Amino acid sequence: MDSATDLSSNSSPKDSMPVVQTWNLGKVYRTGFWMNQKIESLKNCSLSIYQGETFGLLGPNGAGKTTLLKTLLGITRPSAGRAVILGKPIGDRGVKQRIGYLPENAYLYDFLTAWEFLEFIAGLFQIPKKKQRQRITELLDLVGLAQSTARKKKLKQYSKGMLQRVGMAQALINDPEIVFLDEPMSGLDPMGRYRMREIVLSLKQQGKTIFFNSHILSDIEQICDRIAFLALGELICQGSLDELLGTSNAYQAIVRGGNSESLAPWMTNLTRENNRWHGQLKVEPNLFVSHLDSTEASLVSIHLARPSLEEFFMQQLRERGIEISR
Ligand SMILES: Nc1ncnc2c1ncn2[C@@H]1O[C@H](COP(=O)(O)OP(=O)(O)OP(=O)(O)O)[C@@H](O)[C@H]1O
Repeated sequence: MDSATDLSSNSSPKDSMPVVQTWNLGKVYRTGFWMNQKIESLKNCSLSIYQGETFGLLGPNGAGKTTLLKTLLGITRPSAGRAVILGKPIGDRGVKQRIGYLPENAYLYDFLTAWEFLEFIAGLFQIPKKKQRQRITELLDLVGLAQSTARKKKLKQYSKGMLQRVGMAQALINDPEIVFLDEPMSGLDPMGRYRMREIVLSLKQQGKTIFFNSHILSDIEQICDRIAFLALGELICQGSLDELLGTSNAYQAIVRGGNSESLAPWMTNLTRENNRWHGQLKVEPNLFVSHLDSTEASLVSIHLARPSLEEFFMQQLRERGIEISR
């Protein structure tokens, strides 16, 4: 069993198969002049990604997200454990034809136009010339780039957001079943991030499986079906948002007045801040409100107790004594 808390085991997407599965995957980089320094970038990493889901891998800088992705793609070799993609061991050539990859800071050839670059990539996948035109047109449509711009403008003249869209088009040229995206929103302005989110959602609608690396919690929260947290190379938990954050039937109340004895029958985990009592309701909000008089308190607010992904994430790191460098 892996060290991560796998909260998804009882509720994995029932109708689909894992398309990516890893068992105790590990990676140690050797560095230094004599290659005698070891960096353990990945430890005992076991996870499953199911067909058609958008899976978000979340973690602070240096957590090992890119290492895990590169290991899955066969770009770097694992030092321990094993993994299969689409039923084949990592590195399998046939599988490479069926997956797409958008690297973090992808290098695209400056002196080509987007059209020429996509033709080049299509050629690498041996897509017949006749089909290339249709495929590139479809992809430019999907990522929101005008054909006229794509045919005329050299990539060195593109903005970061436009380059990222060309990068996305190249990742999709072979109509992949699984798309691996390494920090696809990084460095984009709000409009660029919005566009990228829309593209990912349209891929999801086409039934593609998406593996998404990010340290931007709001992107993950909006897009992903399931999430895994990686910190210092270890998967510390994985599951759906509901499984990780809890389904929202617990309520947190804030009241003014009253005292710990009068509130105790109704609220638990009572704390006092700024002359107000904070606590979790033991009963339905309606029942509490209708008995408020008996507590001698007045109501300030009631809200769902579910933490945000950010609060959850920070708590997970604190519990493990992991500090995030700013
Ligand atoms: N080729 C390499 N040689 C040596 N160390 C490496 C190599 N690649 C990554 N590392 C180290 O492995 C650790 C994990 O790096 P990785 O890039 O996988 O993290 P990350 O979560 O993707 O970070 P970021 O969010 O900053 O991209 C870091 O300590 C990094 O310095």
